[in-house]
Amino acid sequence: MELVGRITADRPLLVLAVREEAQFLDLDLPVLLTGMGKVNAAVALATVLARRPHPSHIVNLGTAGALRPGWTGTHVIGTVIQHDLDTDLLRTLTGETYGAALTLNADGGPVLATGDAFIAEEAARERLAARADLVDMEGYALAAAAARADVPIRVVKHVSDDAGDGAARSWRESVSDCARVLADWADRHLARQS
Ligand SMILES: C[C@H]1O[C@@H](n2cnc3c(N)ncnc32)[C@H](O)[C@@H]1O
Repeated sequence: MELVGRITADRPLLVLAVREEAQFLDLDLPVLLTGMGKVNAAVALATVLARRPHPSHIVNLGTAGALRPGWTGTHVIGTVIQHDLDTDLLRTLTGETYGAALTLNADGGPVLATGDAFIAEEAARERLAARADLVDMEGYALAAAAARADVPIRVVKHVSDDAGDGAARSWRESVSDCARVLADWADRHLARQS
């Protein structure tokens, strides 16, 4: 993990998985690079939020696979789920619900499924499409860490691939363009600080 800049109570903290996605950001805001995957994301954000001050809010910018044909562009996520936690089985073992869906936006919005796998196969894409619109590897973990610390979070994902057979190549080839779009989104939506 890498934290660039200083967290202050009056500014958001930008959180991205990897440098490739963050390369064109040029706002004067603190940026946390977590590394890929749920563990890296949760540990990095929880570590930073264990200190004070807390940021005014958190904005997770990143790439995601589209689970539905024709889904492109940038999406502000409404709900996050965890697609690789065996919630039903754990309920039969303990009676507890682990990994319940987290609502990020009361007005709705796309469902993002987070798990520790890069989805690049038709069968997996189709299975996830029954429950979600987009797939990534960090969103739910960040939302859970933010909720635990009582810090609001926005999750913003730009589609880099179709989570199908050529997805890995699409990600590599498109990540730079995605980073530009995410930097533009940040410019337009997050107040520039002097
Ligand atoms: C590979 C990086 O980009 C995101 N990402 C982009 N496309 C996908 C996909 N098809 N499956 C899973 N994660 C994806 C993840 O969040 C990870 O950080």
